[in-house]
Amino acid sequence: MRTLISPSLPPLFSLHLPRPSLFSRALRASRYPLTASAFSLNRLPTNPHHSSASRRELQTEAASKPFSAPPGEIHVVVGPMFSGKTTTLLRRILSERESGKKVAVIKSDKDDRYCAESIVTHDGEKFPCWALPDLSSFKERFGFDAYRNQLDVIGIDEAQFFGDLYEFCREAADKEGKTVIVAGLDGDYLRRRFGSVLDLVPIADTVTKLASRCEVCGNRASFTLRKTEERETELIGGAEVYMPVCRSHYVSGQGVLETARAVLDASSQRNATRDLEATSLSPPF
Ligand SMILES: Nc1ncnc2c1ncn2[C@@H]1O[C@H](COP(=O)(O)OP(=O)(O)O)[C@@H](O)[C@H]1O
Ligand SMILES: Cc1cn([C@H]2C[C@H](O)[C@@H](COP(=O)(O)O)O2)c(=O)[nH]c1=O
Ligand SMILES: [Zn+2]
Repeated sequence: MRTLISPSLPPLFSLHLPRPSLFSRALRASRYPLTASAFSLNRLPTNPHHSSASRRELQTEAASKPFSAPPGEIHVVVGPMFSGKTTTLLRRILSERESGKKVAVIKSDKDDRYCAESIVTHDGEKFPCWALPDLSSFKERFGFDAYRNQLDVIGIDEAQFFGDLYEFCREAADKEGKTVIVAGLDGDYLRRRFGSVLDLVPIADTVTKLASRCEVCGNRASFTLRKTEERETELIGGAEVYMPVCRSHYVSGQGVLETARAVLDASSQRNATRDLEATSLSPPF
């Protein structure tokens, strides 16, 4: 296969370093785009073929180009429930704020377990946040101007509940120069990918998977077991519904729970059939 962008390989044992390709030189030049303050007429290369009028034209054109924001960052923190995702998000947000950055935290309004206006860890630590149905409404709620000019770092908790997570994070980091710190479940109670958290991996700068302690044996827990009969993917709850477990207790626990759910399903099916039969047999008065 022919590679289109890297410099061609130097001959074997050659001491010559490969010259950077035209592509990589162009890329390097565009990494730190010109801004008004960095740009001045004196820095324009003097081309003897340009008259002073055409140099002025060039200057005006370059100065009127839209500024590109500096590149942002995306950091993703995943893991099962009770693994410290919210705690980690909170620590990073506080440390960014201490270093002078302007921060804001968003969580899904679906999760109203503890407090609507704060993210709250399972240990009770709190930080004020925006509880929103989707991420696309954030800029308007925060104020377009304030978002553009005053905000450096955005924390997103319970990221699995946001359908527009990928688009929001990509735009914020690639185009708007924001640092986005995302905390969420990578997998649901059946260990299936949850929402679009995993879609962020290819566009993330760092990805951290945390672990909790297995509630049964105390070993490292990477999965979340649902203790109740419900089967829907989204089911808000805490320790009364979920527990962190290691692999072997996930497998054995899930087996038992699936059997219990099947038994419950069969019995409710039997009850429903009996009720239906009783209704159709009973006289219509
Ligand atoms: N089974 C559990 N039930 C309740 N709290 C737990 C349990 N296991 C751990 N915790 C506590 O939860 C803390 C992590 O909370 P948090 O950061 O909110 O986790 P996450 O956001 O990953 O769910 C741990 O430091 C621990 O003290
Ligand atoms: C496993 C699993 C979890 N949820 C819900 C339960 C909680 O409300 C949140 C996770 O909160 P945490 O900060 O990670 O503790 O997600 C769900 O809806 N479906 C699931 O399968
Ligand atoms: Zn275990």
